[in-house]
Amino acid sequence: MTRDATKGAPGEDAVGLPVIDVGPLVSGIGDRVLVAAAIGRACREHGFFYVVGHGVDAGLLRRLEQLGRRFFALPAEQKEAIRMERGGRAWRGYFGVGGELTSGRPDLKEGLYFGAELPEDHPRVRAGVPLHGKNLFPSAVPDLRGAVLETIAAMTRVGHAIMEGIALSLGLDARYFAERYTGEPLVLFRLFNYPPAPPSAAQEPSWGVGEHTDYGLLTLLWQDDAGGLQVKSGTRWLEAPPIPGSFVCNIGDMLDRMTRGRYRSTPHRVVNAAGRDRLSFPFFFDPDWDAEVRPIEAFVEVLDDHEERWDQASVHEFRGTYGDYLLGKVSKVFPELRRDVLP
Ligand SMILES: O=C(O)CCC(=O)C(=O)O
Ligand SMILES: [Fe+2]
Repeated sequence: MTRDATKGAPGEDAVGLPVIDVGPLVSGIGDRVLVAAAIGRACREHGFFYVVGHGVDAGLLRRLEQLGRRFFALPAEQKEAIRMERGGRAWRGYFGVGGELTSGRPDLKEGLYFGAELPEDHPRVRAGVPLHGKNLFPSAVPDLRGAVLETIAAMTRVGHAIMEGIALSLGLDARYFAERYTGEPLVLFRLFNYPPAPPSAAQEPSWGVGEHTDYGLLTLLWQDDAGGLQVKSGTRWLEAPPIPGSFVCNIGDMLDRMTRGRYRSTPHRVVNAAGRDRLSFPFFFDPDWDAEVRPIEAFVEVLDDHEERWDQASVHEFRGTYGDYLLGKVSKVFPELRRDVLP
């Protein structure tokens, strides 16, 4: 069922993040209770694990990698033709290196943002709900559209399946999250390209992404073979090296909130020390925009860690919908978009 990805950060003991075969959750064949127990253990111990047996076609991911590389290799003006400012409230499109400030400082990465492809006459688009709308696709790489939309659909299925495992691992009905929060999940998908980090004279490396936690329920991340993702487990930073055919899965702030701190959203960061570009594709599986995310009834005591958190913010104190929570975060990481995105 599980094996260890044994590789600690340099100079540390080899400490493994578990590798979990989620096949039984995805296909319905096999023992999903055992898988759920492995997921539960991983969530309690690390908040991070690798996922295999996810059923997302390897050929599709290879194609997406090639198309992604082709996009990022385009001349700047062709990438800028679909820059994020053009995506308006839908919050889609391209931003260049330094355009996103994940932990208050510019990240050493460029990215292309996607989400569910919604037509102009969709009620939420007509109502001007932020983060809902059409994607911006590059005309110079026409096949990217199909590959991205196919990947979003496939990863959405995996997201639902893992959330069933998480529900079972918490002693809840498998449909607990689907019935309350993810009937219509908010899904966001990004292609990132990290240029090589310059050798740093100072002690602080040039972060591809600074330390942060993710905002929603689950993140599934495809990464190429460059490495550089680091995960905080307790007080230690562990490497999460690439494992071919896997996604890295981590839990976000909303699951932390629902479990009152039992499943922590684990801080992570990226430094690309490979000396060449690093490509990664994170997929965010989040609650419906209008959902008010509440603690699970069975958990009474709050295990609050906000004083140790990277942003000193408490995920437990927030009041409002997931959309409100997300907008608060987005406006910090893309300050120049605030005017377009905030209602
Ligand atoms: O690119 C990566 O490996 C991680 C990206 C990430 O943490 C994020 O986008 O939230
Ligand atoms: Fe992240």
